[in-house]
Amino acid sequence: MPEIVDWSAADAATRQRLLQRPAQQAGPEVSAAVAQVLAEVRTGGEAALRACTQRYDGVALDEFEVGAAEFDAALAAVPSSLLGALREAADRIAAFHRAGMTGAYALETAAGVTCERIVRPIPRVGLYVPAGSAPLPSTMLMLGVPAQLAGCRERILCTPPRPDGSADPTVLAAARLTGVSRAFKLGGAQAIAAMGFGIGPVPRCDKLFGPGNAYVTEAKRQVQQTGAAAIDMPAGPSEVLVVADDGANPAFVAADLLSQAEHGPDSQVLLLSDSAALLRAVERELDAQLDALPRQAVARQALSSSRLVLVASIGEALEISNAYAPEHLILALRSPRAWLDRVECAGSVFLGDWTPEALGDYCSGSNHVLPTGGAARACSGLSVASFQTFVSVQSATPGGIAAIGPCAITLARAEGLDAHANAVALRMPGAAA
Ligand SMILES: NC(=O)c1ccc[n+]([C@@H]2O[C@H](COP(=O)([O-])OP(=O)(O)OC[C@H]3O[C@@H](n4cnc5c(N)ncnc54)[C@H](O)[C@@H]3O)[C@@H](O)[C@H]2O)c1
Ligand SMILES: N[C@H](CO)Cc1c[nH]c[nH+]1
Ligand SMILES: [Zn+2]
Repeated sequence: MPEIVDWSAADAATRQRLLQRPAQQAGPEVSAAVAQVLAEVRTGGEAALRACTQRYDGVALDEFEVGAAEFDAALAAVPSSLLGALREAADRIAAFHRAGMTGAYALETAAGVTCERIVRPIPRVGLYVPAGSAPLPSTMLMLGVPAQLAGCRERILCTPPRPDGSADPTVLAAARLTGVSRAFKLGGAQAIAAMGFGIGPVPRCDKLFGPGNAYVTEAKRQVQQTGAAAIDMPAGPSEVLVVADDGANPAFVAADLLSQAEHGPDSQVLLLSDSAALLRAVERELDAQLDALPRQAVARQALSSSRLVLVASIGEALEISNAYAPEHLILALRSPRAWLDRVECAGSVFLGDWTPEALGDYCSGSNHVLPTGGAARACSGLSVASFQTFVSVQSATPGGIAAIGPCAITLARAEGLDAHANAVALRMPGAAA
């Protein structure tokens, strides 16, 4: 159980330690293990994918691709109430993401000179849906819906196989719902390598998307470094930071902390409050609620590296939160919207007592694939734009180049780039080359 720590009594080193993420501390061993998997798969091809799947997932697979029969069986196996919930969530996710689609625009920047932005879908995208400790069909929706709205031509799915060699049926149902092109039963770093480099039956993808454990996240980083594929963001083990005041409901706060703790032993949950009484009440609630959780062993492990912190004020809590840059930020405050302006860095914000993070995880409409590990300082969660490129287009008439050519020629000469100046001057009768 996390201890209550008084921020004002902590020295600088302790404060730094309080905000460290367990997943980051595991870095060097994970990096080395991932580098080994990527090298093995790049040289060994499909046979190496087989060996890694046997080693890390304990499954001997001949065929990685999910065939039509497995898709059909999956759809038949998923209860209609669950299919209905997937559809309902997908519709709301689509509505929110469609509203945020940024369009093309054009502007005449000088008489006879037009600049435009056109939008293009990324042709082939690789979508990773985690299934190590629990399959996450909701993640399939969070990836598949915006990829479909963006119009990506090929949408490739990788998800770890189950012990019997099949893929999770609900993940496949969500894949069907979002029009995934091809699906492969591959997990971990080997899946990322397969999509990034194009290994065996898996086509090489232009950009890789999706959350995952520390191995998946590190594999995405390493594949990106080779230049083989772009990635969405570091979306590793889940994090939630709750800022709660004295009026917050301790049972609600504890439930929110546990909902992220149950994701994995390396999840991180933080609670900041200016009320010692609230912190003590949440501690008691955590104890009471944990016993009823099927995944309590995982949650207990996550809680062991988590923190309950007493702060001097809610303002101080928000400063700490901005420094930490959480994936999820819950403001369990009496006037949560009034504090929103103070939020600088967070993947997704949940306002007030009636907005648990679990709603955003599944079906409020926002995306749950969000930056972790402090990446929210500079990265955003997934949107349709993540699956698109924005191409600038310009056109000038003879009058247009006559109007702005002198500016280009002056700047080109200042840079000592005479060929640039010539390319403009040649088109401008009367201008000295
Ligand atoms: N940030 C986000 O947006 C977001 C969203 C959803 C889930 N998540 C996180 O995704 C993670 C999912 O993790 P998971 O483990 O359940 O599923 P996963 O699919 O990410 O990882 C499972 C794979 O990890 C590989 N693996 C396991 N142990 C290994 C080892 N010792 N060496 C090499 N490879 C190994 C295996 O190949 C396995 O297939 C959780 O941490 C969850 O919090 C994050
Ligand atoms: N909380 C996770 C994002 O960090 C997303 C998720 C999927 N299923 C349940 N939760
Ligand atoms: Zn969750």
